[in-house]
Parts: sequence; C-alpha cells; structure tokens
Amino acid sequence: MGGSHDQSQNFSTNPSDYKLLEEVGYGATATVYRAIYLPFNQVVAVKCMDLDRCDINLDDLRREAQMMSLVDHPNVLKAYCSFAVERSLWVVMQFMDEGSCLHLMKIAYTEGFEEEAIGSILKETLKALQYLHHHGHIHRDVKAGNILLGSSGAVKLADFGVAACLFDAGDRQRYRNTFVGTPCWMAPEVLQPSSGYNSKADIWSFGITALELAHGHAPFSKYPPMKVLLMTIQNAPPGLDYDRDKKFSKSFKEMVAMCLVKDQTKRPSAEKLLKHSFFKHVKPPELSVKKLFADLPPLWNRVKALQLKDAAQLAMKKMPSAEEEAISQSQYQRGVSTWNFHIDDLKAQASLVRDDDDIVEMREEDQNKNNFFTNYKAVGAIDIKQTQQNECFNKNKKIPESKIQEPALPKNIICKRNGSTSEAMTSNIQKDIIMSKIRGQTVKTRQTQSGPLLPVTVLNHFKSEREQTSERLENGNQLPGEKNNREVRRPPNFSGPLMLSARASANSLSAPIKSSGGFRDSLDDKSRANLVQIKGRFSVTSENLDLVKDIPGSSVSLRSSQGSSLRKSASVSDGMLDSKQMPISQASQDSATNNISASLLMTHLQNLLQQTLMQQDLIVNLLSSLQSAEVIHQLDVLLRRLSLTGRHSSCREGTLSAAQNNGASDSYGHFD
Ligand SMILES: Nc1ncnc2c1ncn2[C@@H]1O[C@H](COP(=O)(O)OP(=O)(O)OP(=O)(O)O)[C@@H](O)[C@H]1O
Repeated sequence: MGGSHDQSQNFSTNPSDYKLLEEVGYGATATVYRAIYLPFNQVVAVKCMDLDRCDINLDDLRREAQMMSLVDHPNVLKAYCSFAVERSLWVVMQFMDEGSCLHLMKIAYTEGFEEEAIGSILKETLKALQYLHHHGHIHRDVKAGNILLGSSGAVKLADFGVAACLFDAGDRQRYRNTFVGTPCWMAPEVLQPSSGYNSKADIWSFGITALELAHGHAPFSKYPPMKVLLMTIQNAPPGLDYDRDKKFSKSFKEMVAMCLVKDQTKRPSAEKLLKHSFFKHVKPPELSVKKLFADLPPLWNRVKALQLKDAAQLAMKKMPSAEEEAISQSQYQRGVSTWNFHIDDLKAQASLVRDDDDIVEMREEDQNKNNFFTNYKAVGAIDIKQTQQNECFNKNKKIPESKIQEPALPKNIICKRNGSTSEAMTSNIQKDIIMSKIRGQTVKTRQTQSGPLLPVTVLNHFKSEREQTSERLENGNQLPGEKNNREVRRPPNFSGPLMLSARASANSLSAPIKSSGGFRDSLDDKSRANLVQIKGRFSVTSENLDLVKDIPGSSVSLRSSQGSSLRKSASVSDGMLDSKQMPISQASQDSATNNISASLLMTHLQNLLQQTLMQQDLIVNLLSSLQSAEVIHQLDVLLRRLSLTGRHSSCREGTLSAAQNNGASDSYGHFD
C-alpha cells in the first residue's frame, strides 16, 4: 500500500519509551491511551489489547497491526508499530484527539449529527473505503465507533481488527465466506456464509453507519444480537423515514437507500457512490466537522465523563424491591446449597441476564433526552456556577510532557445536542457519591446481558463492561501494567448462558462478531478451520453448520447435535453435562414435585441451560443454511422459543422457574 512519511520515523518497540497518559477509549478487546513517545516527544495513541480477553489468534492481531502500518491514505488511521507487553499487545498509532464519532454522539449529540456534518464524515469515510477496496481489502467493521476525528476536522477510518484481504494470489473476484462484523452493521450476505460476500458488505455497513450518524444509534440497536441478525435477513432494509426524518435531504435519503439494498450486486461500489449527488456539495470537514467539538472539553475528560455517566446509570438502575430481594436471596441460597459456589459470584452471574424488555428499557435510557446534568443530579449533584465553566473548556491539546499531569475529573461538561446547550457538572463530591453507590450496589444491579453465549474461554475472562467501568474508575489512572498486577482474576464459578459483552460507553451491540477465523486461510488444521469464533460474543463450529445443512426442515433433533463441537459453547463444564444427562420431559415432571432437592433442581437447570445453548447454536446454524421462507418461519418460531428459554435460563429466574413453572420444560418438548 505504499510508503509513508511516518515510516521514516522508527518507533521503538520498547514499552518504556512510551508514557501512557489518559484513557481515551475502550472497545471489546482493547483500551486506548493517549501517550507520549518519549524519544520524539510526540503524542501518539497506544491501543493495549488484552490478549486474555481477545478470542482471536495472534496472527489476526499481527495482521491488523501490519495492515495498519502499511496503509497510506489521509482517511485511514495509521499504525506505527506493535509489540507484546506481558499479556497484551500494544499497537502504537496516530492519536485522533477528538475520538470516535460514537463517543462524540454519546457525549453531545445523542440524537445524531446535522446533515452537513454527516455528509463530510461519510464522504471522508467513503474515500477510505474506496482506497481499501482498491487495494483488495474489506474493512468489515465500518461503524461510527471506528470513525475517528481530529481537532482539525480530520476523519479517519480505524480498527482493522476484523478486516480481511479480499483476494489472494491475484484473484480479484474472491468472495469471503466467513461470518464477521458487528450485528447491527452486518450485511445480510455476511450472515449467510454460503452466499459469500465481498467489499459490498462494507457499503451496507456504510449505509447503516449513515443511519447511526443521523439518529445517534444504529437501526435495531435495541434488540439482542440474535434478533438483529434475524431482522437483518427477514425485514425490509432500514432507511431514512420520510416522516421521522423530514429534516434530511432527498439526496441523503436516496444515497442511504442505495447502500441498503439486500442484493449486494445492486449496491454501488465506493467509487461509484462517491459520485452520488449527495457528496457533490458536501463541505470540507475543516468547516463542517471541526465545529462539532468546538465547545467540548478535551477527549480524555469526555471519556471520563462517559464512564461516570455509565456509573451513575448503574447506580440509579432500578433495584428489586425488598421482598423480591429476600426471595431472590433465599432462592440463591437454595440453588447453591449443594454446590461450592460463592453466593456473590452466583448473584453477579445471575444479574448479568436480562430479558428483552430490560434491553429496550436500557436502550431508552441510553437514548433519553437527559444530559449528564440530569444523571448526576439524580445521584446528588450540586449546582453549577456559571463562572466555573470556562476553566474546563481551555483545551490543552498539545501539552508539553513536563506539563502533563494525571487528568482531573471533568468539572464542567457542555452537553450540546442539535444546537442546544446545557450544562453538566461532576465534582469530586459527585464522584464520591457515585462511587459509593456503585460499591454498594454493583452486585445487586442487573446488567444488560442477553443474546448469544460466550465461549468458555471468553467467559472465564469475561467481565461486564459495567464492572470494567467501575474498576476503571476505582483504579483511577493506573497504567495497564499496574492494573494487571493488581487485578485479581476470578473466573466466574457459574456461567450463565445468555451472556453478551456489553460496552458501557459504546453501543451495546457494537462489539464485533467474528467467525471462523476471518482469516481462515491462515488456519491449516481441520479443527481450527472448523472453529467458528465470534469475537467477544459467542461461538459455534462450522461442524455444526454442516450438521444442520444435512438435516431437513424442522425435524432437527437437538439431541442428535450434542456432539463435542456443540459442547464447546457450553458454559457448564463438560463433566457436569456428561454425568447429568437427563431427558427434558423428566425434568418437567420432577420440577412439578414439591419436595425437590436443591441439587436435583440445579441439575435440571443445567439441562435447561444446555438446551438453551444448543438452541442458540442451532439458530446460528440455521442462519447459515437459510434458503427458503419455510426456514425463515422456523427460525421465527425458534427465536420465540429462544426468548422464552432465555428467561428460564437466567440463574435467578431459572431457579424459580425450574421449581415453580412446569411450562418451562414444555417449551423444550418439541426438541426431544
Ligand atoms: N488512535 C486513536 N486515537 C484516539 N482515540 C482512539 C484511537 N483509537 C481508538 N480510539 C478510541 O478507542 C475506542 C476503542 O478502540 P477500538 O475500536 O480500536 O477498540 P476495539 O476493542 O477494537 O473495539 P471494538 O472491537 O469494540 O470495535 C474507539 O471507539 C475510539 O473512541
């Protein structure tokens, strides 16, 4: 991809040459810091990818870093070098001092940007895509969270964590055949591996990103990932609505509609799309984008504020009533009486499971009109004095190293939404209030969790984003190494089945899914080739896909698919599952008896969990073999069952259900 002036600068791979400063972002697998490269006294970004949290192989990571270092385009983020530091991989890259579009929307434009800014951001992004596609790459994770902004108005596409090479050995027509991306942004053809996909998948994601920038969130974002996948396949493509989106121009609506055509062959290439009339009159980003952050405090303070906002929401989340809590406590104790589990662990796990309504509710919270001020006020904020405001707006973006200090909490935040300005403030007092609430209530609070399961390997390292947020806050500004040393990794004793790695400061569905080694080419042995790994979310194996393909229509027997590959996804240990196999119908009868023992109850629960896991695998499998309306209908039915199952799989609710609800097992009867 050509050289770059940056490559003449040799960045060292010695971690002590980098002084990590504030945290400026975090994703499913990484935390990003503003840093100083000491030999050049140059500000850079260092992305620290926790290898324990990454369910991707080192080849993929190296490929990401290598690809980023080869790019040479003003709209594609440049990486300088990468190297391993203990259990993490550091990627040193250009620092984008205004962060991602997603962050910016969350902090100040919760209902999206004006068309003028959107046009500029999209045009620059499209130029990046044109460049990547021209060089044979599919980005595969185009979304607002991966579009970074600079204070000059620069727009750069970042994060090649899931990017793939489109053609090898000169085969320019090669279609990818893997399952990679982030649910809301994924093109329909990407969800159907049999059909294959190419760079047009990025055009779909680009269209979704346009909607995200216009509304402040991606379409379907309030639904669990599995539902999103299904809706993407079944529903008409999303678009800009003529009533709701009156403020947007016809040409913008048309351009989005062109991207969101289900038939990939009918989507325009990036090159062609750039010629669309919508992009003809777009203003240069120095004019339209730059002003978006004119009044905002520095990025690191915004990130901190977002973390506080999430923490405040966590603290304010509605608590179960006293009676519910008491019942729940006794259920937990009954449930764990014969196991070695620590009750707090079990509670924490149970609290990770939410049903759809909770997710919708959560989404509404995320999208509500309240600004930080409202949030903080609710946890005991104090009034803000107008005279204090200016202090925090003195952006000091290029700080000489000698003057760099640990960042203070933001004193004032200007929240700007579509032109209106309101004030928000956090203080150390507020922080204390929030933190004390969090400390007292984290375990009790239910968290946004739903959708597909996590593989055991991921699960063992899984830490909900809210916990991470709390930890980040409690750990202050520790550097990653210090954090790792202090962090006590305590794998959960109980693995709830419907887990989803949520992000506090990002769209809850924004962590990418990655299957079968986006770079299957690099996997040579059969077992690796069969692994369908989904980054940070859930896993199935391609053996399952084959299995389902061989099974006609609805006569799929779950029992027949209890092979070893399915067990990879099981969250209860294999040994437990093997030794406690029990027909579901028997579980139904047993759960109807009053004198049921806690251990038997938990055994049944395990079976229910196992069935849930298999159903989820099955859904993914069916997606891959989706060919006819009949199958779509079956998926629909399955999905409904799955939501029911999801509720019964929650440790908290499942324990109750197994004991009290005979109907639970009925819903599985069909699969016996
Ligand atoms: N070079 C950079 N300069 C400034 N901020 C950055 C930079 N790179 C990343 N960030 C911030 O950090 C966030 C997370 O980064 P990134 O997307 O690379 O992590 P990730 O773990 O790969 O995320 P995900 O996999 O969920 O997309 C970004 O959304 C952005 O806000």
